[in-house]
Amino acid sequence: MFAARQVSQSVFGAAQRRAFSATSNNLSKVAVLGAAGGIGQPLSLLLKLNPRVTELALYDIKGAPGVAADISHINTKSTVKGYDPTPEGVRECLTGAEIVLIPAGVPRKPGMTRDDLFNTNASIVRDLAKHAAASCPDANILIISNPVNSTVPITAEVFKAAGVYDPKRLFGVTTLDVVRASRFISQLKSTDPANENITVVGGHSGATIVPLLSQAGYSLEGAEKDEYIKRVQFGGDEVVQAKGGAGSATLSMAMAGARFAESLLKAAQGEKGVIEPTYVDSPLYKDQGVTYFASQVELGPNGVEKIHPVGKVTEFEQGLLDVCLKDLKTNIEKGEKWVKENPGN
Ligand SMILES: NC(=O)c1ccc[n+]([C@@H]2O[C@H](COP(=O)([O-])OP(=O)(O)OC[C@H]3O[C@@H](n4cnc5c(N)ncnc54)[C@H](O)[C@@H]3O)[C@@H](O)[C@H]2O)c1
Ligand SMILES: O=C(O)C[C@H](O)C(=O)O
Repeated sequence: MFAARQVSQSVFGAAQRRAFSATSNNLSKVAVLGAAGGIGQPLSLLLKLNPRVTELALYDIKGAPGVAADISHINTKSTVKGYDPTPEGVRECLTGAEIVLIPAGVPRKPGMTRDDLFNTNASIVRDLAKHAAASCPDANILIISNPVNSTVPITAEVFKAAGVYDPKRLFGVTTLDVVRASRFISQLKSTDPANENITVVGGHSGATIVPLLSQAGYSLEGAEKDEYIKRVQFGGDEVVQAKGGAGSATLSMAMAGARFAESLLKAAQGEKGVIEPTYVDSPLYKDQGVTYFASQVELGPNGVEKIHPVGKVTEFEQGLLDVCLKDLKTNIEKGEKWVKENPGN
């Protein structure tokens, strides 16, 4: 059998473990809301293997105590607890959390867009955001539930209404787009994907996902370029189709979510120069009415440290960005309008 120490040693390298032991006094409670789902379970597993996490708190409307009991047998130091689906349960789960990951909600089926999930997921995210605003207003909130372009503004409005909004602490998780863009170029160029880090900006759906290949020194042409862009923008659909109605990306998303949480923990524990692309309250295109935008973001002890500008792009990439901004504005306004009209209880 593969011992947990071996797993954590292979997932987390020697340098990382050394860095961690230098900061091992840090206590980091990480909460997962939607922990019994397709993403929630492998994400919780990866967080249990992360030596930076000291307490793992799992919540779901069903099954969280079972997932917690299972994961808690893994021989890493962190404690794990699954909470009952009650107001007290979610409150206890969130109290003291430094990071809250939210993959709660329904996934797509073939033929659906992420926006088709809005009617169901908007209220799930709104209600969980209310709990977070009340129980852990200073936590970093990581939104995975789709449509991310709209669920992040919904969360922001809930925190604003509660008087606890800190734009530095709210993140739409777009890491999977970067993971895909990097993997797909490595397949075309026969390079090691571990050495690829393609910047992806914009948002997290179709045309709002804009990979900036030129910034990595790549220039694709013709059909190869079109196919690459389409694959990055519609990589999620590839998985939805392949799963044939059984959901969307879960395992790759768990890896991406765990990577983003790890980056935040590293930054919180004093590591400098930690940069991840993420969808945040951003000044970059506010003059065009686009108030949230994903670009490279430097993370620090207080969440967002510095939002990097998009940088130099080709004329072709600028064309993609123009389409992205138009769609994003619509997605953001939809979320903000809905939550104003549906403030919940
Ligand atoms: N950001 C991204 O890159 C990305 C990638 C993949 C999937 N997603 C999105 O993540 C979401 C979850 O996907 P999944 O495959 O894990 O779905 P899933 O149906 O397998 O799991 C969702 C879980 O959320 C739980 N849940 C529902 N309502 C809840 C509530 N009010 N409180 C707590 N838990 C609740 C369900 O019980 C379930 O266990 C979907 O919206 C999907 O579109 C986002
Ligand atoms: O495609 C989806 O619906 C899930 C997710 O957003 C993804 O990019 O895989």
